[in-house]
Amino acid sequence: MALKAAFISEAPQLGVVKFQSGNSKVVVNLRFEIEKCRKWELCCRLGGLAQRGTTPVGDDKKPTVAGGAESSSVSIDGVQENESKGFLSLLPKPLSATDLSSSPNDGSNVRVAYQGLPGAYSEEAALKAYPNCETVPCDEFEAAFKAVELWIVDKAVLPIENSVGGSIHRNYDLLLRHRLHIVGEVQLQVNHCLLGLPGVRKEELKRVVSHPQAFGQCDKILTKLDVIRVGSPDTAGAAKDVSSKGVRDTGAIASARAAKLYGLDVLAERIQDDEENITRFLILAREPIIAGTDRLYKTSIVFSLEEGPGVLFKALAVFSLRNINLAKIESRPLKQRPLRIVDDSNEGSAKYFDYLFYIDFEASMAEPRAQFALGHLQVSPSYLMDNVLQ
Ligand SMILES: O=C(O)C(=O)C[C@]1(C(=O)O)C=C[C@@H](O)C=C1
Repeated sequence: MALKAAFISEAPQLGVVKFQSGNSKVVVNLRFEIEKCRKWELCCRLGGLAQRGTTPVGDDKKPTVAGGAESSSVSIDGVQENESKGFLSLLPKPLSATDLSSSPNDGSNVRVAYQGLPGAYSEEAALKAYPNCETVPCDEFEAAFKAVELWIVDKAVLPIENSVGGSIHRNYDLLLRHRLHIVGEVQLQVNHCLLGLPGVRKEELKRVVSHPQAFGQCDKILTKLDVIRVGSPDTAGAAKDVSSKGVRDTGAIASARAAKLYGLDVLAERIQDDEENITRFLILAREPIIAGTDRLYKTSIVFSLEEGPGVLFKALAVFSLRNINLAKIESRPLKQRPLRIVDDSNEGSAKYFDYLFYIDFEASMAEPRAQFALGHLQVSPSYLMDNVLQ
């Protein structure tokens, strides 16, 4: 079988309405080697969950207290529970479906890494996903990945695409270099402000510092002001710079929160070209969460294709044949083999890039149609799925 490995993650799907209302969702994901038998691996994971103790529901399946032979007969509700409260409090708490679910909680006791300084939009996204979490700033995206891998933090929240600027390719590439799982996503309305030192007017600005994505999102006002754009690793860092350097003709594009944190004036609000300026962030974790059929899920895969007419069309057909909607398609050059010489003699002028295709589809891996779709993708003779995890 040509398929060697793939990166797969699943997430409860966020409907458009939920995105707009700003709900963040926790998602399920899976990452596994497909080389031998993907279905076996899936069964194993799902079976494992049941064994670890999802709370059975229904009258005939009352949860039991773990930890001892007698305790297994103790019901957690009703008279028996009241009578034996003292005894129960000494026993380990039984696992419940809530304990096992990766649904976003309020984030207490959760440490979340993000790229940038306090006041960055990424920090806002982390707080939207986990309102009471401890946010941990990182100087670059890769540091946030490593912070999760090294158990310094529990999660990372990283931007993956913006409604104006498009995909954040660096994070697509990093997803393959690191063994983290996508466990959720959060969408953030990004309202940019033009900031300056106290008392400065926007017409006095000659330079504006910000993140390149922010420049792309605020092109109109910057062109109108005719200022020099100076790049910065994140918007909050730009605000901090302006504040610490104290140069009156230099402003920053950043959040209103960054203005407060770094003592700057807001010279103009909502300066983005497109009023609906939304950035989608991925929530990454060390462990996947298990896909179910309890709600809508999104699954992410990445693969490469052998070159040939219609191969991508055929690959995508495995989803449309099963009425599975695709939420996002992204392609990235496959860097190990960036050029392909078509002509054996090496004289041919045609050279092709090989690509990795990232696809988000709206189905759960617990659904047979998703399993069949990936099975179909896997056995199709026209595909070469490279070992993208290496
Ligand atoms: O610079 C920040 O504040 C960030 O959080 C980064 C970032 C990005 O990389 O897209 C996030 C949201 C906005 O789209 C602009 C910048």
